[in-house]
Amino acid sequence: MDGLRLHFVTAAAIALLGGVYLLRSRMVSRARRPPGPSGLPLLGNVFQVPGKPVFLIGDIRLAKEVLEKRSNKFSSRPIIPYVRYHVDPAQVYWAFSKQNKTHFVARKLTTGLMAAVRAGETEPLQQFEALLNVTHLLDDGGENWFNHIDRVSASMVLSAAFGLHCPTGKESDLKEIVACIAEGLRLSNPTASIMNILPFLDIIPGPMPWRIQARTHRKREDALYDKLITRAVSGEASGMNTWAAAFTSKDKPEGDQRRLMNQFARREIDAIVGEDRLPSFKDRPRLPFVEAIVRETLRWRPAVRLGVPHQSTADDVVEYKGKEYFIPKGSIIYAVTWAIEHDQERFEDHDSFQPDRFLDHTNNLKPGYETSAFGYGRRADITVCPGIPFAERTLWINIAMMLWTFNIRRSDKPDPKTGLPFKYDASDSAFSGDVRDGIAVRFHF
Ligand code: HEM
Repeated sequence: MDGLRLHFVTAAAIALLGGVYLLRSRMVSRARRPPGPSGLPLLGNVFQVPGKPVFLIGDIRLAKEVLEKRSNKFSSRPIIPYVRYHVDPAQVYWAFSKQNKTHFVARKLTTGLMAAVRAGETEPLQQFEALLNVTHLLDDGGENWFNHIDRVSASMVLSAAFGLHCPTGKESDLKEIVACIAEGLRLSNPTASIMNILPFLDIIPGPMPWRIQARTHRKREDALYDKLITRAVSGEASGMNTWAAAFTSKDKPEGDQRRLMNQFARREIDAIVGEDRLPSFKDRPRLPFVEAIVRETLRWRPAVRLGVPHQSTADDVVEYKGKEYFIPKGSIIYAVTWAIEHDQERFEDHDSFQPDRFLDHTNNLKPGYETSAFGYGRRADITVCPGIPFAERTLWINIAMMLWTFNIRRSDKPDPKTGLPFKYDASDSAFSGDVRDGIAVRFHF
């Protein structure tokens, strides 16, 4: 009974302390509140980012003005206390850290890698992986397409970075990496821990649950990366060149397996690539429709929908539609990719997948392409997403290879959920890996 009472007393004390803390942070933030929705009663905007004004940008011009032209003031990252002090005290998650020494070194290393990517050194490896992907899709009739796409994207990055090729998707290292990334992302979410809301609780000593959770994750992640780096450095794992050799000896899929997604892409690939060979990066400049599909994919369902938060390091005033807005130092700024890429003033029928919106009347790419899919600005003086050269090559070769091989269309089997013919599904469930008993898109040969 005494124990129970003690729990109540502790809980009440924590609640009281918490109340005082929240009230304090609301009073501090009210002095310079930016325009925006009012907060929740009592808690204010505490569940967003305690005490910091948050700006959401949904207009490409404004995003460029603030995050690119003024990137010297708007390129820091907000601190998530639980990540900074528990999950990642050494700041190895440099993409989410401020521009410190680790960030600088990591960016330098990545820039070096990307120079090799730009020079085409990873292309054979990427082409080999894309070919393996279509053979997996062919093998099971596309039944597990979500897993195959997952595999190919992970294996491409891991082969290039650590020489860790994952041909089946069932490799234990791959599973461990995916699980670690998922756990890292879960713990990096601002709502993942009470530490982000009531950081004063950290004065409680001992093995508190948030400490145990963070330490367990750190140990697991450190062990994993030690192993990957040791393998890569020892040469135990095969590097890019081995995959280049493997690719050149790989059999081609049979010509009659080759079908194409739609009239435009088929005609284009037919004319340029033909039936006797696979598409390769050399074809890229002559396949504008495939390029348009890459662009429309990045626009229609951007991978990072909300964008990655930036933090300002100085006060500034921004003008938008004739009004001036004060952005105090320390503000959190999101350029919301989804809103920007679905801006109805820029994209007619914005939720339809229409690659030809990027083509002119002669079916060539329109000039002046801009995307927010990779974020904005510069960190350590380099374009913020350093992975762009690798990412856009990965997308291109996979799309080209799948278009060359398959005829992608709506299934003529009934939808297992409704028993009716498949309908175009614009919702995200069409892309969910959780759909088990039937998939909305099937491949036909
Ligand atoms: C389609 C694939 C990809 C998409 C959509 C994407 C998107 C993004 C976005 C939106 C950001 C945040 C930009 C900002 O702060 O405004 C970012 C940053 C970053 N990306 Fe990518 N990315 C992709 C692929 C890659 C790849 C393959 C790499 C591997 C090298 C990579 C490495 C990074 C890193 C390290 C950062 C943080 C850089 C920093 O904060 O200094 N990305 N990416």
